[in-house]
Amino acid sequence: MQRVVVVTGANSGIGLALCERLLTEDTQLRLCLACRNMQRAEAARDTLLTSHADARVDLLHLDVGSVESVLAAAQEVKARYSRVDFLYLNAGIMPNPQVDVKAFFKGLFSTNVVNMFSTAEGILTQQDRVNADGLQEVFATNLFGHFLLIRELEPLLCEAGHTSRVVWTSSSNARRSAFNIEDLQHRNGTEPYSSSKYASDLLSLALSKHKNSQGLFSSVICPGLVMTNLTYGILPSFFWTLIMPIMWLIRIFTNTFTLTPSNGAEALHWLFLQKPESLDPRAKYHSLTSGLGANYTQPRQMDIDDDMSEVLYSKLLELEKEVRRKLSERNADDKAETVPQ
Ligand SMILES: NC(=O)C1=CN([C@@H]2O[C@H](COP(=O)(O)OP(=O)(O)OC[C@H]3O[C@@H](n4cnc5c(N)ncnc54)[C@H](OP(=O)(O)O)[C@@H]3O)[C@@H](O)[C@H]2O)C=CC1
Ligand SMILES: CC(C)=CCC[C@@H](C)[C@H]1CC[C@H]2C3=C(CC[C@]12C)[C@@]1(C)CCC(=O)C[C@@H]1CC3
Repeated sequence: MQRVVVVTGANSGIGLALCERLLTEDTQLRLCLACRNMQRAEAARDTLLTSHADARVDLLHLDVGSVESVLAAAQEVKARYSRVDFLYLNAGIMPNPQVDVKAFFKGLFSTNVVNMFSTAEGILTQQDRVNADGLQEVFATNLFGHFLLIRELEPLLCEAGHTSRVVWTSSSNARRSAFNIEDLQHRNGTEPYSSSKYASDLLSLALSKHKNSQGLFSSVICPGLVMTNLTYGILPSFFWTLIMPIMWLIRIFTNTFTLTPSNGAEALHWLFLQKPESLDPRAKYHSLTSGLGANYTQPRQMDIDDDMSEVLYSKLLELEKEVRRKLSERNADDKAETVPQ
């Protein structure tokens, strides 16, 4: 049977590499690249069609950081497909990243060095901003837009007699201490990325609890450290060129330096092949690469608790209501303005 797979942020990095791998796995796939930039989306489709000439690759305009765009994209998905088998929630941003050089060198000579290189704990901050919907941009893009997309696609994801999957691209940078349930959007902190990724871990567990009975299964992955536009944006390009040999050297000692997008997509691909009932909703599935370059997937228990995950879920439902109310008020105002007096 032809499976329908939707991938957000599919035009570059891990998302594009996943598409490539999925098309190699299943030639019958109906793959939908959900991207905010249609020019880049078309370039990605051309790349995919070069190696898979007969593949069915659709494009969908989706800016996951805009409520209006998510609602319009979901309508389009419902018009095009009768169900969605896999929804990969992969789009993500890390705006204005800053590496704390002093903390980095301190960490380099401490016992925490391995943890620092695999999670960036204590050395990475970002500067966030408020978007046009009045939401914090990182929260809106990495978490809330995806939540809204799931909510809108529930009729296609929760079909009787059929299982569907959502898969979140989380991160080893997801940390409980960066997340505050009283400040979901991370308005008052300097680690919005870490907070949004931790929130996706919590949300995935809540989705599993609430939706498994309706055939929807949610999982979380960590791609490791991958060289993509997102990582290249963290340091000046000459610095990356300079340290690249060191990165490949470090890879011999740590399996989390997956480095290439294709390696990073390992766990996303692996999940595609698993029976959903066999998966652990409390585990994060890590893409890992051995020193000799062999890829594998390993589940690791997440540092999450049920109560917090439930509270987050109900807060997101509340926020969804508020956002929808604001949007319909805005639309009503716009209509009133265009009616001739
Ligand atoms: N690289 C790494 O080491 C790690 C990455 N991750 C996660 O992996 C995911 C993929 O990132 P990666 O491949 O590394 O980086 P890329 O920057 O290459 O990919 C990010 C993708 O998300 C898209 N995107 C960003 N904002 C939006 C938006 N508002 N609406 C729709 N699409 C959007 C980008 O589109 P556009 O081209 O238009 O910007 C791009 O296609 C992210 O969620 C990231 O947090 C997690 C852990 C480690
Ligand atoms: C010598 C050398 C390798 C220096 C690089 C230091 C840092 C720039 C990296 C150390 C750990 C890295 C890391 C990420 C970005 C780059 C580092 C901070 C991520 C935060 C990228 C995005 C993620 O989601 C997780 C990564 C964890 C590790």
